Formats: sequence, structure tokens, C-alpha cells
Amino acid sequence: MSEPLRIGVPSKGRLAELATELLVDAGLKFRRQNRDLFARVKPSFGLEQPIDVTFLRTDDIPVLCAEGAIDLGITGSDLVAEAGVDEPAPDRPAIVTQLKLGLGGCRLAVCVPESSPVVSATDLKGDRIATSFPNVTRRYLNQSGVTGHIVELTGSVEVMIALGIADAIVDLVETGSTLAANKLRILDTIGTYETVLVQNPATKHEALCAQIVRRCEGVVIARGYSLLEYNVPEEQLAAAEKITPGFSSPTVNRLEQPGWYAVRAMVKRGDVIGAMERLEELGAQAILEIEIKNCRL
Ligand SMILES: Nc1ncnc2c1ncn2[C@@H]1O[C@H](COP(=O)(O)OP(=O)(O)OP(=O)(O)O)[C@@H](O)[C@H]1O
Ligand SMILES: O=P(O)(O)OC[C@H]1O[C@H](OP(=O)(O)OP(=O)(O)O)[C@H](O)[C@@H]1O
Ligand SMILES: [Mg+2]
Repeated sequence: MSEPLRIGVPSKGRLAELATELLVDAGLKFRRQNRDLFARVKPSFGLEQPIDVTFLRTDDIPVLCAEGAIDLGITGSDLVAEAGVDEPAPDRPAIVTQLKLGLGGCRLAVCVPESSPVVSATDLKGDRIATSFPNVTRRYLNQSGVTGHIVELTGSVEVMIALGIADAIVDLVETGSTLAANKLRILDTIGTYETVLVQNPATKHEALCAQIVRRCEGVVIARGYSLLEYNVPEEQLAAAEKITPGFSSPTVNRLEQPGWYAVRAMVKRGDVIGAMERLEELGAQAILEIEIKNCRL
């Protein structure tokens, strides 16, 4: 039998459940037993070839994908940047980001104490900067012409200034509550990141990778949209279509009742309630939001 395609997903941490849920919603049936390091995907209609899901550390997934140990992987784009595998190296190609999952959004920020007089990163010359992202930090310092000393750590970075071993930190910020709790403020943002599906371009399973990527894409788009259905009088149809232009265009059908139309359109999840209010103001009726579980567009 041919070698299985391997998909690397985080074994623990905040991305573990999200990654597994995405693959399950994309129709990959597997179950992790206890703390097993891999699970075989059960063959199903249209997906009969052998596939293994391997459970790995989130921060190892970029390099394991670049080295070809896994064909596809789910991880943070910050970790891809830190591993430097989004750039080609003499002995391996750059990994390809096939899909942004619209989850796990965060940014890497240079932070200093709230009370610090420092106004720009260039003021950090010679300072000690604690981070678990030494490579991204080094690139940023070089680009900004700053010669800081990097103190490399694997966690609890925000406490390092209070411990007296750093003057500034570079760490991930999502809500900002960890910074606030540690009385720190953002001096500069190095980059914004999210969870991504990455692929080794030299995979031996190109067609199967493309099929899995396409399945995941269907789920990601479906999660971002709802279907809005409503009835609208003819004189308001054009205005209603402007509110719900759809993914490519709305579907419009004449109703039995003269002068009325039924409209169906995909609307971004975050815009649904606002669109419903505006449609109601226009005189639309029977406005329904319908959840899309999956799609191909
Ligand atoms: N608030 C956040 N803090 C850290 N990482 C975040 C945050 N929001 C999203 N992420 C993403 O999650 C990744 C961290 O995943 P990881 O598997 O290390 O989870 P974790 O919950 O931080 O686990 P651990 O307890 O081992 O630190 C980051 O690289 C980033 O892409
Ligand atoms: O802006 P916020 O919403 O507060 O999130 C950012 C914090 O969350 C992460 O820590 P995590 O919970 O992963 O703990 P760790 O440092 O042990 O990895 C990250 O390293 C920051 O400390
Ligand atoms: Mg963490």
C-alpha cells in the first residue's frame, strides 16, 4: 500500500480543538485514542486513500512540514514566520500557506512598561528584549536599525520586566489583558497572524492535498457566511440587492403574490443582523438567517 498522506495538527494548546474540528467538518473521520501520536482517517466516500493525522507541538509543525515529515499542517502563521520556513532554503523549498482559517488571530508586539518614557523602537538601542520569538524579533530589530540584546524564553514573557531581566518584551497579544495585568503597553506591532493550513510543495500526494485543502476551504467560507432569505416588494428589490449583494450575486425568484420577489443571498456572519434591520426598514418580510454548514463556490 502507498505511504499515507500525513496531516500535522496541534496535540494540545488553544489551536488543538480548532484544528481537529476543521478536519472533522471537512469530512475526515478520525479519533485520537488517549494520547496517541497519530490517528488513521477512516476511508469514506470520495476519500479512500490512506491519511494519517499526527498530533504534534504547534511550534514544531512549520519545520516538520518544510522537512517533508508531514504533507499538510495546521499551525499559527507567527510560528511559520519564526521558523523561517516561509522562505526557501538551499536544502528545502518554502512551505505554502494554502488557507487562512479565520481563527486564532493575534499580533506580535514590542511592549514596554506603561511608565516607560520610550516612544519608539529606535529608543531601545542596547536594551534587553525578552521573547519566545527570537528570529522574528531579530529581523525586526535589524530592519529598525536597533541593536538590542535578545533574551530567549519559552513562556511567561510578560513577567520578565518585573523580574528585572529585560527592559522590553516581544510577545503575542490578542485581547491585551495579559499586558494590562502586567502594566505594559504596546510600542510597536511587528506583524499580525492567524491560524493557517500549510503544505509542503514537494509532497508526493499533490492531488489528495488539493482535495483536502478544497474541503477545508468549503468549511472556512461556510463558517464566515450565513444565507439570508426574504421576500421583498418589486419597487424595493434593487435597494435590497444592494444590502445583500451575495457572494457573486443574489438568487431572485418571482413569488406567487404579484409584485413580490423572494431573494436568497450569502451574507458575512458579522453583517447579518445589520442587514436584517435594513431589509426590514425597506419593507422586506419573512427574513430568515440560515446557517451554511459547507459550501463549494
Ligand atoms: N492570545 C494568544 N496567545 C498566544 N497564542 C495565540 C493567541 N491567540 C492565538 N494564538 C495562536 O496560538 C498559537 C499558540 O498555540 P499553542 O499550541 O502554543 O497554544 P497555547 O495555548 O499557547 O499552548 P501552551 O500552553 O503550550 O503555550 C500561537 O502561535 C498563535 O498562532
Ligand atoms: O492578549 P491576551 O488575550 O492576554 O493574550 C496574550 C497572552 O496569551 C498567551 O499566553 P498563553 O496563555 O499561551 O500562556 P503561555 O505564556 O504559558 O504560553 C501569550 O503568550 C500572551 O501571554
Ligand atoms: Mg502559549
